[in-house]
Amino acid sequence: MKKIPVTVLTGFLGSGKTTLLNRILTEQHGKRIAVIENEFGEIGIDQALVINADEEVFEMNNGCICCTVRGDLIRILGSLMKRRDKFDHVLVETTGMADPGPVAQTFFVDDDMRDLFTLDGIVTLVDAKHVRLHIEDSSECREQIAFADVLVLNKSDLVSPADLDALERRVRSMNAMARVLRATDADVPISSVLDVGGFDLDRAVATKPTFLAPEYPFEWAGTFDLHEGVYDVVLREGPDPSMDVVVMDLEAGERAHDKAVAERALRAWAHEAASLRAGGELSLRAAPSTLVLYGMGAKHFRLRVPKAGRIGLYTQHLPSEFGLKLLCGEIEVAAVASKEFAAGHSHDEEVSSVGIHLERAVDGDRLNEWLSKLLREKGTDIFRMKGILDIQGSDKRFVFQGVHMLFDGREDRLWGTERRASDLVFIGRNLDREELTRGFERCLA
Ligand SMILES: Nc1nc2c(ncn2[C@@H]2O[C@H](COP(=O)(O)OP(=O)(O)OP(=O)(O)O)[C@@H](O)[C@H]2O)c(=O)[nH]1
Repeated sequence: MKKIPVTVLTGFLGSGKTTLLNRILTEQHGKRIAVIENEFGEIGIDQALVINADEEVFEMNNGCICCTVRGDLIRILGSLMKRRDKFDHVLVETTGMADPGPVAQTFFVDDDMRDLFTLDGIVTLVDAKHVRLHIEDSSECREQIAFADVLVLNKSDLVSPADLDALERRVRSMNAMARVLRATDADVPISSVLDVGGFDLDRAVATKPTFLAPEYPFEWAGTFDLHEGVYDVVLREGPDPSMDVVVMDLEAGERAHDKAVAERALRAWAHEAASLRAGGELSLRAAPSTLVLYGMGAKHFRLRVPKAGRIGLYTQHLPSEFGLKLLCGEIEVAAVASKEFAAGHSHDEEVSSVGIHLERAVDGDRLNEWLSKLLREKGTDIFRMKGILDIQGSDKRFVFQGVHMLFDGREDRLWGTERRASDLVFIGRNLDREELTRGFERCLA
């Protein structure tokens, strides 16, 4: 069967990915496109901003954007394959905060994915006006540019031609191979971004030698040979007050850290975690358990092994950080094999999101005043704002968008039977949730 081409759309927060996506979805190009959205922010707003595409948009889990992205993506692509006859191209819009590496990696590292899909290209939107604010201090922003097959210098209406030329020289120095296009409102020919003819893996590996080193959401995998019976998993609060683990059955001869087995664990990790308090029973299942470790002292969890055999234990952090032990009665059971997986990336801990959901209408004037003041004072730290608002006195949804100091809003479709509410998401540095919530609440009508 012919492999399905996948286009990955990346670009820093607010660079114009959704604008391009909407253009692609509304233009007549004869392709049926399945869209996967990976958004950063606590309230899913992006999906609501994608037009005419209710049925085709799949949303990935929120949360950690780099560690879990591959597992989530495999899960969604797997379910898409059940509707194989409904589409002929897949578009993945990554969050503006994401390094596109792990997304691209999915189509090379995982055997099933490699057989079914082919990465057609990485298209990176560059916000010509704001990119200079991020290029130095965001490695994600630089990697998005470095891995691109097509670079779209968007928002060219907001900068002078000389600035645009300088930007083009800058991005070319970071990526000499990509095709560079200039655009306003992402108005590039669709043929220049879809079916571009193949992501260049050799170049990606040359740019980043660890490109194909799989990233996992767990830092450690241990293999244990166990008898039938009940074991005791003991650990205490480490650097985090909880830790996710997956315990899986293995076949004889398999080791938890073998690539094919670790990929199985990665898929298990993409399922919803069940929270488990001390004293609870850990089961062998293809989903993570969140061990709750708040408070002083060691916490015990039971592990029931129904049949003698081999198991794999995967831990989100290193067991040594949590004093983790597996006990059979009083005796500690040693792993027959184990491996640490170093995270190939670091997290930009400083950037976070605050989502506010109010089931009330807001006063347009008061909102405008508050946001203007907020941006005057905090505009460099607030990278992105998005909202869908219920404005008093209007029957239509009001869509609000902000990128740094620039913001605009417009009326959207009628609310109709949809439940009216006001949702606002901020993404940025040093965000004060309480203050933002109080400010928003003061705008209620
Ligand atoms: N002036 C100007 N505004 C643009 C252009 N392209 C997009 N915008 C606006 O910039 C804002 C952000 O655009 P989006 O397409 O939502 O950006 P995005 O990359 O999807 O944003 P995130 O998903 O939050 O990272 C919106 O208000 C757009 O209307 C452009 O070329 N010129």
